[in-house]
Amino acid sequence: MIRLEQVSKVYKTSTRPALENVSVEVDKGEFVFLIGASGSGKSTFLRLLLREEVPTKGRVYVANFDVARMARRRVPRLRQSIGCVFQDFRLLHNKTVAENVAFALEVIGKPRHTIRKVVPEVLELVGLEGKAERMPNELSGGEQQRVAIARAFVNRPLMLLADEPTGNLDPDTSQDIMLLLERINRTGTTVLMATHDHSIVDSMRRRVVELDLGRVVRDDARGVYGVGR
Ligand SMILES: Nc1ncnc2c1ncn2[C@@H]1O[C@H](COP(=O)(O)OP(=O)(O)OP(=O)(O)O)[C@@H](O)[C@H]1O
Repeated sequence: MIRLEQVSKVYKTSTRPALENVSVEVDKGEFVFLIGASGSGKSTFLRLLLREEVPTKGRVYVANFDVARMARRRVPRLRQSIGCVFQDFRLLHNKTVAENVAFALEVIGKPRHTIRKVVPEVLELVGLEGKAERMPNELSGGEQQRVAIARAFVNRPLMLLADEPTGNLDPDTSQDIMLLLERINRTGTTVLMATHDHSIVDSMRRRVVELDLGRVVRDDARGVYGVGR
């Protein structure tokens, strides 16, 4: 599903590599935590998968896409197969919950009858039935993140990339969001989550890939956050 082969990334304005000789493979349906200190390269890793950046060296494969080399006109197709969730939710504040989710389908040209059918379904999946007509600022942080997850998942992407999705949430709400991501993972969706949240990584015992100064220093099948420190 995801394969990085000896990937290095050096930003133009930087002297040290953001990623250095990184090789990682993630199979379909896996749940993987990407951890590491601030500046270790986690966001760069995610941006390479989305072709928001291209590697300085090495190859990046996502699904059947040769991401670094594919033609620019095919990039929207790649991005349709990847759902994204962020720490700061990134909802459209002038649209209702249902409109936020629907918008993700409108921009890729889904017919209106499909949108009318699937939006309530996905809102139910994330536990937001009854909140469809609310505005984002009328929701708690956890509920806003559920909307963001619904929006990321409504098109049934092959994978979900989550960059610190619990970073703005309290521990209980974070646990609820993790249960939701697990549920989405159980549908066969690959989940890759960058996080600093020790307690979540420790409680879930999933695969952990750790970056340090751009290098992979650990890849444990059922890891915890702080092993060996
Ligand atoms: N657009 C950019 N231009 C130049 N340098 C960058 C750019 N983006 C990131 N970097 C540098 O690359 C390195 C890795 O950054 P990256 O954002 O990938 O780390 P991170 O692990 O996601 O950090 P954080 O947890 O703080 O988000 C850092 O040294 C950072 O300063």
